[in-house]
Amino acid sequence: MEGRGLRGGCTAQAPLHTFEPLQRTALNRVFAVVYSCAIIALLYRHTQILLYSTTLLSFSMTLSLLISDLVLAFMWACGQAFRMRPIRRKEFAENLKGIMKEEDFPGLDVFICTADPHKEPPMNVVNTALSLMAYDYPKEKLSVYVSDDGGSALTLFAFMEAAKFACHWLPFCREHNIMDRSPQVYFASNYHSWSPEIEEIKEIYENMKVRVGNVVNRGEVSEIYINNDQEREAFDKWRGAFTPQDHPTVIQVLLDNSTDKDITGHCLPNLIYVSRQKSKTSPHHFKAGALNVLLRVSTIMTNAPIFLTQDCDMYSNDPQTPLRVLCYICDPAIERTLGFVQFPQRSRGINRDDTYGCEYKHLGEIHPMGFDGLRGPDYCGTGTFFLRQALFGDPSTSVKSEILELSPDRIKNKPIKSPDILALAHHVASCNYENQNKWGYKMGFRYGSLVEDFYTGYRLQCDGWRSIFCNPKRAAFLGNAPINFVDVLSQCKRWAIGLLETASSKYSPITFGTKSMGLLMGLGYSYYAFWPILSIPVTVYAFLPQLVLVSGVSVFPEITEPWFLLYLFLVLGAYGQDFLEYVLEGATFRKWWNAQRMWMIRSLSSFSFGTAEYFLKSIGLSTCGFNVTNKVVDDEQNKRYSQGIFEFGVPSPLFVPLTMAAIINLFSFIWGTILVFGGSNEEGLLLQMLLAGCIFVNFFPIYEAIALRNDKGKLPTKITIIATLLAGALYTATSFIFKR
Ligand SMILES: O=c1ccn([C@@H]2O[C@H](COP(=O)(O)OP(=O)(O)O[C@H]3O[C@H](CO)[C@@H](O)[C@H](O)[C@H]3O)[C@@H](O)[C@H]2O)c(=O)[nH]1
Ligand SMILES: [Mn+2]
Repeated sequence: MEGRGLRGGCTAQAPLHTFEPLQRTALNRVFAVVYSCAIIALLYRHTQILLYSTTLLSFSMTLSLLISDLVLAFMWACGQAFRMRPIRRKEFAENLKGIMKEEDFPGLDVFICTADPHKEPPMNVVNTALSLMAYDYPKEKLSVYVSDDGGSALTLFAFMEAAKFACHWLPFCREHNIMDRSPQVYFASNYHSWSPEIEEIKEIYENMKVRVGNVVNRGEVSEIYINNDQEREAFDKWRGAFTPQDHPTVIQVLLDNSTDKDITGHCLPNLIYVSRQKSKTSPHHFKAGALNVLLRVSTIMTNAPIFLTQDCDMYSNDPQTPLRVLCYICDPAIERTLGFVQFPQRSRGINRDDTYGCEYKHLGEIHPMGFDGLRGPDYCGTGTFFLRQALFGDPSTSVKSEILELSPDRIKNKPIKSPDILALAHHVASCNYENQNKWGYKMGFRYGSLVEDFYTGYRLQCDGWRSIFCNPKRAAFLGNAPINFVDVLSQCKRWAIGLLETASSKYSPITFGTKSMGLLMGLGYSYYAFWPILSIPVTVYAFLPQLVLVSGVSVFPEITEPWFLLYLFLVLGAYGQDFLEYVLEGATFRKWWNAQRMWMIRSLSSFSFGTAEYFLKSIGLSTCGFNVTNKVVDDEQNKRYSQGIFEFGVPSPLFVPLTMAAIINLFSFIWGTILVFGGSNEEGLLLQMLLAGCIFVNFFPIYEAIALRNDKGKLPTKITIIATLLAGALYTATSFIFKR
């Protein structure tokens, strides 16, 4: 891409984009050296103790700590990849006109995935689609494809309504040049002044909402909502043995840009509904499978050189976004190896302090900037503009598809509604089409991991494609973060399984990745692939020192030993650096605090369960699916969330380790305080007591949920009982072992 010295694209007078290295880079590097020495010293200490341990008991305790610290050290080393060359980019879309005219803009296909009309309300999906259809982009070059894995007539109905509403909405957005092009967001905001025109369009929108709402509530499209034979024919496909898991392909062209016009006579973008064939006997590969179907169908129908993948909840927050992308893609100076441009996944509706750490500052912003200075960020599933070519082979050799029409180079020459195009589109959307061919393995979105986004981006980069992180001030897209605790933990558990699938595949980042992309990129990807093994050290540190504390056994150095300072440096250094990175990227102390708490919670709960499920799956004892994240919660839950109160409510096993840790740390903290300050001269226990104290402070919401709350979101008594029994059993076992 840019040469080492050259910091901007295109001509120097009117650059399309520039970048600058982050200022903290030099400090990061120095700190990395110092911190490495400290880690080596710690490992040396563990090894010494291990070698001189006299009993099996102290040997196994030291071994647990050594393994834990090795895992932490490994993760720390991997994480340094992001700190070695972070950069920040800027685009100048206004300079685009200097190099190209609007007529020369490349075509843009937009893919929106939805999978469940109950967890992902059709009206929200429609809003996402409308916001993208209203992009400031030549409409004759824009096509929006909706993939409905829920195979739901309700979603199709909502989109038929959306197609009609688009005739009003798109010209309205253009004439008033509004920024919020999701109607739901626009009408909910009170920035715009009142006018009869706004009232009128609002009424059309509300009518549509009522109609869709009625249909969704009834659960079927009844006769009165069907306007003509064409629509009837479409809904007839749902008759008979049609189920979400077993049904033929449905492709419905709802808007065709060669014929359909809006109310002002301007062209409308294509809008195409696709529900791929499903059969209980063929694997459908979840979202990756859905994206591959859209990739093929769109190659047949419109074949735009660029496509955008979007989750159904991520609406556009800035109509100029595609122009930013063109700044990179159309820059003649940019290397031919550019595969995709990634925007961060931002969420709205997160409460003030981000109780569940769902902003994922590191994952979504800090780390991608780090990757960007190397070979580019990973793919995060949504907000990503791909060059179609990138999914058809590596930069130097393209993979030939089974049929001639499936080539990114083919010139599109037939209308999308022509019978042979539609027949071909149905053919490539069928289950059998993929059987035993290259899709998902050599081309398209890659199969084999529940985090298809991470895995696909990783494989593309291994193949030699580069990527770019585009992070404008005004978020390009906004979506929902889960705001229910159990949803947050389950989502993370699914990620953990998918990440371990990547880590253990023959394409593991630590081996294959480092070989194909160099050490730093390999380490960066390993950081995530191995993320779930954080469950090992966090579990050990949440239980072991606390359990043995009660028997007066010390595992950390005494306050008078120099090693004590080493521990202090390691802990404060890691937390301090993490904190600084957070605030430098604009977060508050409270947000950071919640994020570090969630780090602990995720590791203890989601990652442990995810790791366990992954192993059960690898020995064939269970299967793991893609449980779609819930995007609706009831008002009461919403209210508690906005007050920052943790939502338990359901008796999920995911809460058990957390509750156990809460009980044990509280008990040991009290016990430790008595031992340390009770005059029994137990300074060796001070660090253990402090550790229990820190976890106690962190877990305050859990104590509240156990004992101090009465609302529906409190911790179910069943979980408290199970956790208490298990904690009791652990204490009994420990005191039995350490009987002196
Ligand atoms: O069989 C499926 C399952 C899911 N989806 C769609 O995939 C998207 C993401 O699903 P969601 O339940 O929201 O998962 P999250 O964990 O919130 O998503 C994150 O993690 C996923 C990988 O696990 C990525 O695909 C997403 O882009 C990323 O936002 C949604 O639009 C779904 O409709 C499908 O199309 N088919
Ligand atoms: Mn999501």
